[in-house]
Amino acid sequence: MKLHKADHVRGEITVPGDKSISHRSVMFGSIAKGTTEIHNFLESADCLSTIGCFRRMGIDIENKNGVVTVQGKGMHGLAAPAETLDCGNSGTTTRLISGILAPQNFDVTLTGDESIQKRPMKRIIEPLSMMGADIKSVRGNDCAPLRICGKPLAGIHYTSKVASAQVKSSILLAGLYADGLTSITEPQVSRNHTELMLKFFGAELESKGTTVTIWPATELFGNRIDVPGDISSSVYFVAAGLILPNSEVLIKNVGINPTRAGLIKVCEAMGADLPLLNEDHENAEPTADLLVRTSSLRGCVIEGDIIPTLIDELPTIAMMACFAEGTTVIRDAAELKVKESNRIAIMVENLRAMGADVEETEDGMIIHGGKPLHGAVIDSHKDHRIAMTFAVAALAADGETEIIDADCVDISYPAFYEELEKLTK
Ligand SMILES: O=C(O)C1=C[C@@H](OP(=O)(O)O)[C@@H](O)[C@H](O)C1
Ligand SMILES: C=C(OP(=O)(O)O)C(=O)O
Repeated sequence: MKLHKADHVRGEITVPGDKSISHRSVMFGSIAKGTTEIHNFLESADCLSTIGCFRRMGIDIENKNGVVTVQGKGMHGLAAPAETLDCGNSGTTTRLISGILAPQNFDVTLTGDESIQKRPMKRIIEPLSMMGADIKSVRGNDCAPLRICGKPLAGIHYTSKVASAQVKSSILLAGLYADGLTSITEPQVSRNHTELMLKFFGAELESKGTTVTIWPATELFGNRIDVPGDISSSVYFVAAGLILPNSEVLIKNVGINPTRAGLIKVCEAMGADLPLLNEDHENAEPTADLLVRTSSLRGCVIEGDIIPTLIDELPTIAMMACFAEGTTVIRDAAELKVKESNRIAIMVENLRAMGADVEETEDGMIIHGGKPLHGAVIDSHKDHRIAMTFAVAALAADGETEIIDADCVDISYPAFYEELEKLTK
C-alpha cells in the first residue's frame, strides 16, 4: 500500500461496529436462551473468528445484510467441537472463550495465528486454575495452543496485576458457572462491556470501584443488541482531522463509554477542537457524534488510570503527538508490548523512520513534537492498528509512504483505506 500527502480530510463517516461489543454479543448470545439479533455487528476477521468458534460448538449463527442472528442454546447447550477451535489473531476471542469453556462438560483445544501463539495466557490460566479449571498451555510456554478439559468450578476472589478487560471477562464468564460468588479486583478499571451486556442478558453483577462481583446464573436471556461505532476505529479519523490542514470530519454514532473514551480527554488536554454532538445510548452503551476540526495541538502527559481507557488508541495518539507543540509523555502503558505486536517498539521504530523525535521507555514513549515527518517504508508487523496509524501519518508527511502487510487492517476494519481515501477528495 502506497500513500501520499493529502491537503485535507473532509466529510462524514460512520465507523464500523465496536469490536469488543461485537465479540461479546456472539459469545453471550450463544450461551443465552432464545435469539440474539445483533445490528451493526463488526464483520472483521477477529469477530468472524468468534462466530467460527461458536458455530463449531453447534450454535446456529446467521449473518445476513449486516444483521447477525444467534440461536442461543442456553448455558449448557454448547457441543464438544470436532476440531481445534481457531481464534485467529484475536486475543479477545481466546481469553473470553476460555472462561466459557473451562466449566463445560467436554474437552477442547484452542489455538490461533502466529501472533496469538506468542501472547501471554498465564494471566487467564492462573485465575481459572484457582477456580478449579483444568487449562494448560500445550507447549508449556504459557501461550496458546491451550488445552481445556471441562470441570466444575468454584468462585474465588482474584486480585489481578493487570487492568485487562479480557482477564476480567474470562473470570466473570467462568464465575457465571461457578459454585458461589466470584469477584475480581483490578489495579485500574478496564472496559466494562462484559458487565453491561451480561446484566442486559439477565446476569447478576455488582461493580464497586475496581472490583466486580458476579453471582452464578442458571440462565441468560437473548436480546437485541445495537452495536455502537468503535471509538478505536474512530481514532484514525480523529487524528487525521486534527493534524491535516483545512479539515472537518463528522464521525457518526461512536461509542463513548467512559471506560473506553480516554481518547476524548487526551484530545481536550492537547487543545483539540472536538465537540461531541447528539449524545445518546445504544442498549446500556453511551454514544455521540464526534466533530473533528484542524487544531493546533500541544503535548501532554498520559499516565495512570486513563491508560486502560485508551490502550488501543495509544499508537495513534503517539503519532498525533509528533504534530503537537512540545513534549508528550506516555507512561504506565507496558501492556502495549503484549498486543498483536510490541506496540511501543514498533511505533518508535516506524515514527523514527519518518523523521520523528521519539524515545522508547520501559512503559511508554516520549515524543518531542514539531519535527515534520517524511514518507518511509513502514513495517506494520501485521498489526492492524500500526498499519492504520501510519496510513494517517502518511497523509500528513512529505513524499511517499509504503506500508508492508497493509491488508492486516481486515482484523478490525476491512474498509479502512477506502473510507480514509474518500475523506481526502
Ligand atoms: O476486552 C476487550 O474486548 C479488549 C480489551 C483490551 O485488551 P486487554 O484486556 O488485554 O487489555 C483491548 O486491548 C482489546 O483490543 C480488546
Ligand atoms: C489488542 C487488540 O485486540 P485483541 O487483544 O482482541 O487481539 C486490538 O484490537 O488492538
